[in-house]
Amino acid sequence: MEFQQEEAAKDRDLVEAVNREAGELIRLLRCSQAPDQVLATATEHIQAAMKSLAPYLRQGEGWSTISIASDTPGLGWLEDDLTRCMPYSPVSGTCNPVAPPIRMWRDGDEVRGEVVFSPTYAGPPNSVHGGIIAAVFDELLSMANVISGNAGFTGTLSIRYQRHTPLDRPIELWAVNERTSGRKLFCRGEMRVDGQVTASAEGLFIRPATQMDS
Ligand SMILES: CCCCC/C=C\C/C=C\C/C=C\C/C=C\CCCC(=O)SCCNC(=O)CCNC(=O)[C@H](O)C(C)(C)COP(=O)(O)OP(=O)(O)OC[C@H]1O[C@@H](n2cnc3c(N)ncnc32)[C@H](O)[C@@H]1OP(=O)(O)O
Repeated sequence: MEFQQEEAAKDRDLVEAVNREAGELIRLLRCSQAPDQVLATATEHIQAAMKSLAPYLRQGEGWSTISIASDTPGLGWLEDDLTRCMPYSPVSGTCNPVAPPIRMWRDGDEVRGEVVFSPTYAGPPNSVHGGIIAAVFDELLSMANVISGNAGFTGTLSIRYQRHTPLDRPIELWAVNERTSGRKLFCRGEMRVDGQVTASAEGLFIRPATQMDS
């Protein structure tokens, strides 16, 4: 059993490592202005990597769309690493190369975290795209629900963009589930840079009716 867990952790390390490299590849493609010959060679390398991965596409219902960890070995969620809850998420998944490098952890009843956005996620000059900010709040507030023992679909998410959220600097993340009323989960969150709030969010999440019935 212990051996199996070690193997699963080793596999996960490899999967996370290749996804980090792919994220870095995306950043380089986004940020570099390479000459034609370099682009042509890079395309060949990428095609070779695609060819070696293609035979290993996961089979089975749901695998192409799943983002939530269920019984995947070694992929449970941990209080000091809430991203384990959704390893394939496009927002926080360490097994999804489009996700920015977010860390989220439990601090009592609250979620705290940190992220540095590369220019891959740029919107206004030197700033994070507003839609990306909304996506991160969606995930962050969802995690506040998860640690409170609930999970729900995003019903309404409202963002107040107070100042530009900069690229390439540590952004502090914070969220809390403030109250629950029947199936409704009310959450709040903030992004801060050097202690100053750049954006805040309020979300209303709805627990699935079936979950209430069970
Ligand atoms: C993705 C996970 C979802 C959770 C699944 C559960 C467990 C999974 C375990 C772990 C998950 C961990 C983490 C998840 C992390 C991140 C995921 C990010 C979250 C998302 O990215 S998620 C995608 C975007 N999201 C949607 O894709 C929702 C589409 N939508 C629907 O699926 C339905 O629309 C639904 C279910 C929302 C409601 O449908 P329904 O039939 O159950 O609700 P119903 O009509 O009975 O209303 C009951 C009361 O809620 C009020 N109400 C209804 N809808 C409202 C709304 N939108 N805003 C404000 N209030 C609303 C009514 O006004 C009424 O209020 P009242 O009782 O006071 O009259």
